Amino acid sequence: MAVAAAMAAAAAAAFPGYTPPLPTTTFNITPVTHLGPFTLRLHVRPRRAAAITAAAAATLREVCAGRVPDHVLQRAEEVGYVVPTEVQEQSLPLLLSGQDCILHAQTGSGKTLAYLLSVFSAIDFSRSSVQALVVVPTRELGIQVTKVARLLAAKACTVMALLDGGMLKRQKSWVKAEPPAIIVATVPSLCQMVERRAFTLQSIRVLVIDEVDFIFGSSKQVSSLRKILTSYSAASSRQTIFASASIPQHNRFLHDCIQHKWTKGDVVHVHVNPVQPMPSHLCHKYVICSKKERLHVLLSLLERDAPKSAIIFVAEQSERSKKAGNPPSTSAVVEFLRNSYKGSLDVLLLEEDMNFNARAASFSDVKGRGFMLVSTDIASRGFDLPQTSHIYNFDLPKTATDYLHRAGRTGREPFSRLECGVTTLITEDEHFVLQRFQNELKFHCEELPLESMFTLTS
Ligand SMILES: Nc1ncnc2c1ncn2[C@@H]1O[C@H](COP(=O)(O)OP(=O)(O)OP(=O)(O)O)[C@@H](O)[C@H]1O
Repeated sequence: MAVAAAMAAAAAAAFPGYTPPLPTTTFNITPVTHLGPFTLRLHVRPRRAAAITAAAAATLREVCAGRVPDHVLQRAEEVGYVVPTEVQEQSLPLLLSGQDCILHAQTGSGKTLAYLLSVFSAIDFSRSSVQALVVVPTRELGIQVTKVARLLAAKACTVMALLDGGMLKRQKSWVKAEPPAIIVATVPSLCQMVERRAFTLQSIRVLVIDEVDFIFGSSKQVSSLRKILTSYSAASSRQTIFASASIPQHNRFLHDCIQHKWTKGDVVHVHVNPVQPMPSHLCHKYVICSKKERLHVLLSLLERDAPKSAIIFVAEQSERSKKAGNPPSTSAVVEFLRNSYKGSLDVLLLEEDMNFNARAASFSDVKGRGFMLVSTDIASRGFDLPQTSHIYNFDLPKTATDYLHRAGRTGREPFSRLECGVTTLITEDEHFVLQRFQNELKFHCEELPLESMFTLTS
């Protein structure tokens, strides 16, 4: 052992950059067969630690060589995608071989690029037909995925976004005149188009369902999703990819995929970091205060944190409150901040009831400059605004999964370990719920005493 270590040290000194192989462990196994017992010798070499793998890792170009067209890889490099993230490194060899996959990895880990590279490897750029379909739960995520797909395609093929009911009439004639190779769509828009026979899904080679647990969890969308998976096209004739940071009961889901023929029988579950669902560089805090104190505590937090950009999550308005004619809580928070917050960030609003144009405008406003976005949970899935340094849960999320996705809107620069903050405002009665989330998601949340808030504002 000492001799091997000395030889490795000598080799490292003689050849800078040389990394000696990790030591091999040998196990002797003695199975008993009908021929009698014999000894099997197993040599096991451990994987290097993640940091070392990343440093010595192949580039994205090397991982995709021969599978993804060169012009797409060239664009990826120009955009800044040079080294694969962990989920890309693990999933791309499978995805690019055409394997059906469930991509299950932390928020901000780079699942979008992984499945888009698979899409670009499968489509025939010279054919004029719909060949790939990416289904998303919200328009905002759709806008974002379309943007990345168009950046990579760089006019070599058409990418169409079907996200808004109001646009569908015009888009129907565009699809017929010149079928796009890739369509990014929300479930209702896609079903409307297919039911109006604007196009069929028979020719698709790749079907991606992003945020799959969210779409399956929506009673309004689930039956349409089942049709997309089984009636409009067949699993045997396409590659099917599901992606999410949270797939509750994933073994059951894997079983359902095969049983219901949503995928082929050899679908693979790529689960990165299974023991740690929450990204480790997020710093979680909470403040216990009454509902009346909440706005002032929020203001105080914004003054002490001075975020680069922030998202403030507010609960969706209940049907009862809507019927009573009350304004939504999001509006009250926006109004308060516009009157009281003295910092430099723009205060913006995003919620379900806004029309498509207002939502799209609000979404594009936040791109590229400092913002403070007040939103319901529609901003919690897939939203990628890497400059977001802080998340505030003005209202406690309903479930641990919602907490995970809200928190995951920060800390979205894959190779940065910069600490980002997630702060939750709770009443005394809600404390046990937050503790349950911590147990389920395995993270630690530190209390900020209320007194420290008021010392700062007074
Ligand atoms: N190889 C890469 N190199 C550099 N940046 C990358 C790479 N892959 C992805 N990114 C960036 O990482 C960020 C997060 O990626 P992405 O939106 O795909 O995450 P995700 O896994 O889909 O997260 P979520 O589950 O929250 O939707 C994006 O800003 C993206 O541009």
